[in-house]
Amino acid sequence: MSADIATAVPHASQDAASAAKTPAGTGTTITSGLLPRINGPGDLRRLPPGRLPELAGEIRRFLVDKVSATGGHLGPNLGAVELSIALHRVFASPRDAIVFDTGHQAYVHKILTGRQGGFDRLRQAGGLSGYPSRAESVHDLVENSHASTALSYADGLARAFQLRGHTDRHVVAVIGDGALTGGLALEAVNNLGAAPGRPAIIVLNDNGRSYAPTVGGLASHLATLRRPGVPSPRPGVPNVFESLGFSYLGPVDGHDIGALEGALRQARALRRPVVVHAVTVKGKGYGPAENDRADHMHGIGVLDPATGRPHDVPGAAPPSWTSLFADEMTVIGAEHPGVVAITAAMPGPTGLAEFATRFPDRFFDVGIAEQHAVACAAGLALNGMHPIVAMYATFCNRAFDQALMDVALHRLPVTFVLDRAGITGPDGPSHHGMWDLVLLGMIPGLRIAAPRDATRLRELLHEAVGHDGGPTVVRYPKANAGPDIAAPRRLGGPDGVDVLSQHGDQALLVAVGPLAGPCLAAAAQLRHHGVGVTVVDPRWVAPVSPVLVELAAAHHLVVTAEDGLRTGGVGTAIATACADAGLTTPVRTLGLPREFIGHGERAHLLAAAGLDHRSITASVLEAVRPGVPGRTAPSPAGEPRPVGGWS
Ligand SMILES: Cc1ncc(C[n+]2csc(CCOP(=O)(O)OP(=O)(O)O)c2C)c(N)n1
Ligand SMILES: CC(=O)[C@@H](O)[C@H](O)COP(=O)(O)O
Ligand SMILES: [Mg+2]
Repeated sequence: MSADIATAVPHASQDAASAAKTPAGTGTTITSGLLPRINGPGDLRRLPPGRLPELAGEIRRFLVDKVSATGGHLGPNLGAVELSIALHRVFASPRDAIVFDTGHQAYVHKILTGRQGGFDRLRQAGGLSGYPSRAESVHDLVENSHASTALSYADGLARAFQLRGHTDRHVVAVIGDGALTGGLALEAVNNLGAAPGRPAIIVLNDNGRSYAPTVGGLASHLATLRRPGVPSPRPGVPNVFESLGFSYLGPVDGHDIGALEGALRQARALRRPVVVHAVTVKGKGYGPAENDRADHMHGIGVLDPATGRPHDVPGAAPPSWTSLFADEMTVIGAEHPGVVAITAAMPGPTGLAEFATRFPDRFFDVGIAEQHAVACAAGLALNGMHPIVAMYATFCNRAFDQALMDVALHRLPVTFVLDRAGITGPDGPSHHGMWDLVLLGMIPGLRIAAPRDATRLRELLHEAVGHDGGPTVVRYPKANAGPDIAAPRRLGGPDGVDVLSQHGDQALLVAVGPLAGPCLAAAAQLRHHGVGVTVVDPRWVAPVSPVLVELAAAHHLVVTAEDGLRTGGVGTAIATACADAGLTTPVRTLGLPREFIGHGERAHLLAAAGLDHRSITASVLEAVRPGVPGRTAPSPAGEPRPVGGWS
């Protein structure tokens, strides 16, 4: 195993020998060709240039073979093959710092830094992360997969190199054209360009797309620059990068290793802020990806590499929450002419593509710019529209201040639809949407709904769109919606609390969203233990419904279950409301730990957090009869008491 890692970037605790450690896996080793000889960047640098196209071909075959078997970001990595090879031939990672923006395009970087064996368990629990991971390698720096941060890291890394006198070490940030539309990236550009004495190298991986073609004035400008031999929009007129203090090298063919190496060596020698504009093709070299009109196979599930299509699975899959939202948005669009829809460069993944087709004048893609999306929504709402901002829950984190101070402070009717809320699974810690219930739950005047099934999703979307007294949120996970769960009763009026089952007063089980299913299953198990519980679904989980406090008063215990942080979310709010009402009913909150949860299967991660029905049963039993799990005993109150007027 070659270990040419001279001086690890300070954070690494590993030695070089473990630098290329790959998680234990059943990785099949590559036994022929050049790839088996590449165990680190040093091996790559010893390859004769004439063999590099051959290596690139092997890497492409490796990517298609492995990622089609596990799922992952195939298109972005096929587009970054030559770029990654050139980067590791010109710069000496980890002595030089190479940062990947978003990190979804870092598979080739991992292949070249000794982790080929981990790809059989890519994005699986205990397996290789789909993003850079400092636990995997000293070559990995940034694990956060939220876009548009790499240039800020580069600025910080460069300042630290300067302060520590490491003027012979380089900082290279690889950023996509999509990520460059993020406000944070532009804040960093403003700083990097103003520091001629603090060189950082921006490698712009420009394939013209995020998922869909990248939008905005910057995208148009880049399209002009991409034309061969056109380094500026008009002869003699500096391009945006030169105007902001950078040297500009490009456009460079992002699939010509020699040209890339030449430009990177030139950039390295300049010793000043410089942008290397590499023009690439997302999905390069694999027909099904290059020809994928939707998103060039940006992210794929398991598929047949020969056809690029998913394997035939008998029977129709139940609808995903995303597809249910997509369908209802076309209904809402037709019924509510004041409704407009906003996406941050993810029309397809958030389910807005059909709405965009049907109502093109009322659909806005603002680029990977969630903060702008929300503040723009505030502007739209100020002027009489009802915006629906659809994004992944985790990406809403960065727009918190806009939700708080631009939307809620003005009590504006903006609806946030948060997909991937709760545990997502294979994308790991920076993608689990586990923060929204706490973050948004603290916003005055903002209402949060969590549908338990398709019918409630449709109901709650319409209720949200019909609410014009302030912001609303509808949140659901990365999953297929289960079968409808009927409610025998609804307490507290049309937007009240659904009573799903009622078999006693020993515990009130409050289910948030799709956890209604596991909670009902737990209630059935608890009845076998002689424990009678009531299961309710608040539907609107924030602010706390007074009906929940009344129900709590009629039970010996309250247990809440949410696919979000266990503390500070819905359960905590219910406990506070009960205490404020002078109740002494104990409240036990079930939810996710205040930790960064790794990648894995959603169901497994939920179970590990105690949110599957078995764990919920055990939690209730433990709370009802501490220390004696599972024993059947009469209810402490004898027969279930008839409770306040609704038994
Ligand atoms: C803040 C944030 N918003 C949205 C996403 C989802 N996302 C992941 S990759 C991607 C597109 C990135 O486009 P680009 O930077 O051009 O990279 P490419 O995939 O084209 O190589 C998006 C929108 C994200 N990771 N972070
Ligand atoms: C890198 C990124 O942020 C997205 O591509 C994300 O991985 C998509 O997640 P889903 O696969 O859940 O749509
Ligand atoms: Mg792109």
